[in-house]
Amino acid sequence: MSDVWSKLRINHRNAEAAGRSITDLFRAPDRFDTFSARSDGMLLDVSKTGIDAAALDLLLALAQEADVAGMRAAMFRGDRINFTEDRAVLHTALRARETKPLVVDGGDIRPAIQHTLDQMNDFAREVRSGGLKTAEGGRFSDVVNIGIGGSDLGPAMATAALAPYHDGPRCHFVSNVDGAHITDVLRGLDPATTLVIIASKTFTTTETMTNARTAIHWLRSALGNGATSHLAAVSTALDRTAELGIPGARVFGFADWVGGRYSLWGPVGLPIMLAIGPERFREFLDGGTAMDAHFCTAEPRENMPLLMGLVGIWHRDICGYGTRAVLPYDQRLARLPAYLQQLDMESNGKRVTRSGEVAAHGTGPIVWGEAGTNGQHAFFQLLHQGTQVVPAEFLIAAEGHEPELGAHHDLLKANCLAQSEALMTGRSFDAALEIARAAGFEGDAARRQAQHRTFPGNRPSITLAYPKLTPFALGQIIALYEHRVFVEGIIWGINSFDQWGVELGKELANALLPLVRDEGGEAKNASTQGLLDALRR
Ligand SMILES: O=P(O)(O)OC[C@H]1O[C@H](O)[C@H](O)[C@@H](O)[C@@H]1O
Repeated sequence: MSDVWSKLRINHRNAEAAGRSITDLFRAPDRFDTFSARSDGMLLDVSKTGIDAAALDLLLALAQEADVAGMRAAMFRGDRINFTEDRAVLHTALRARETKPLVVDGGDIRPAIQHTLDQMNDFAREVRSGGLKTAEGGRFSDVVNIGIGGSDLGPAMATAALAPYHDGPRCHFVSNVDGAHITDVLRGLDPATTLVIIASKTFTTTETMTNARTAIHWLRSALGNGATSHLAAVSTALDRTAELGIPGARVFGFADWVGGRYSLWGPVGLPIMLAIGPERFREFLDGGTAMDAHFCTAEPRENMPLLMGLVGIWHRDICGYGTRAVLPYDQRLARLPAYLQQLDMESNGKRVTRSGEVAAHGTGPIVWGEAGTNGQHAFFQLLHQGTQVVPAEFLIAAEGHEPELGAHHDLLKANCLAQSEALMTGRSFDAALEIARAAGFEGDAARRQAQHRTFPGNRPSITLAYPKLTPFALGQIIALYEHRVFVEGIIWGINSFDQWGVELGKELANALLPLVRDEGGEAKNASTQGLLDALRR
């Protein structure tokens, strides 16, 4: 642990010992200006945290010590920073307009990216215009995307987020191997007008292959050989897509330098493009690119992904908070917490550092959340008065898409601002006592009531404010979170781009399948055996 880490700990300890609260930090008249950053109409406010000027200097020094800037350059130029898989990390190239050659393995990757994007654009235009016919010569009304993890969460979240821009076929998503999922999605859909996209980076994922076979059977039962014209695939494993009988012209490829959870910018984003059209999809990519440019060029103190990452480090390692809540005050971002759970926890839920040692500090926190205002009526009680502090991350648009509804968006904004303020300022015992007395309680009864009505406050939050949830803004938001995860991963010294931790469970599931099917064998422990017995049909 470097000197900077110890200085940060001392800073935090001293502030605690002095009883200094977040509210106290607002005595500095420039608190908000110094602790907020802007990029292309978007504002990130980190002023409602316990980070003071000295702590910010130290956190910036930490970023420098970890060479965040150097690693950032290495990522963008295609170095193999995913060192356990010996791969470059270039999802940023999928969204770039740049044409200057970007060389990976001796070849410029730009032409292939453009080719695939053109192929997607053509396909989407044809499907949306009705030029691409169904087996019966009609128009596709619905699209079912079959994928899981990175091949599901990104496109599902983004498609829902951009509902006001939908002017293409309806998009549905099937991910779970639980047959209930595909059954419930296909029920009500007509195979004669449904396009099925099978999305899997590896094309080996059990859930997706199982659901794909079920969907193909559903199409074939209705359309016979015509089913083929209702299928498309997205993958890096083009040979495997052929095995499943998907025509080559309907296969959209990408390369292994795109991580699954970073893949919605390319062909995995096809459902988004089908829903909103190629032009809007380009705006989405441009939002991501704008955030890339900001990340690469903005001064450290003005750099949103950097600041957000440093806030994350502060909360996780210096304050010791184990989780963070993502609270989009934007119903259409209701799937953002689930999407970020993969982006963040699969990227930074690691315990071994680049040097092969077990990390001496905390790494990725637990990410969870729910759209506001719904969360307020569920778990906000714990955020305000529970025994653990949960840093909160609010997202809010200046403008909704439904101005004709009057009060709704103003209420949404007022609630969002009220929550971050309530978390920070709390309510003192004396104020609570007054309220209890006004409610008719006296003496000890009033004091007892006041205990329960006191809010400790001093609970940190950050707020991301954007003009409106447009395709461009969504692109900015996602890229911001991607780079935040990157910044944290670099400072923690871990590899944010592999996911070995998901392997063991998959292996054991394969080993347990014969036991579940009663084909012989014995469980490795009495608990699993007991459960197998109980689950025997
Ligand atoms: O796209 P696929 O190859 O089917 O992978 C789908 C998902 O499966 C794995 O379990 C990985 O942990 C995820 O990172 C990935 O997104």
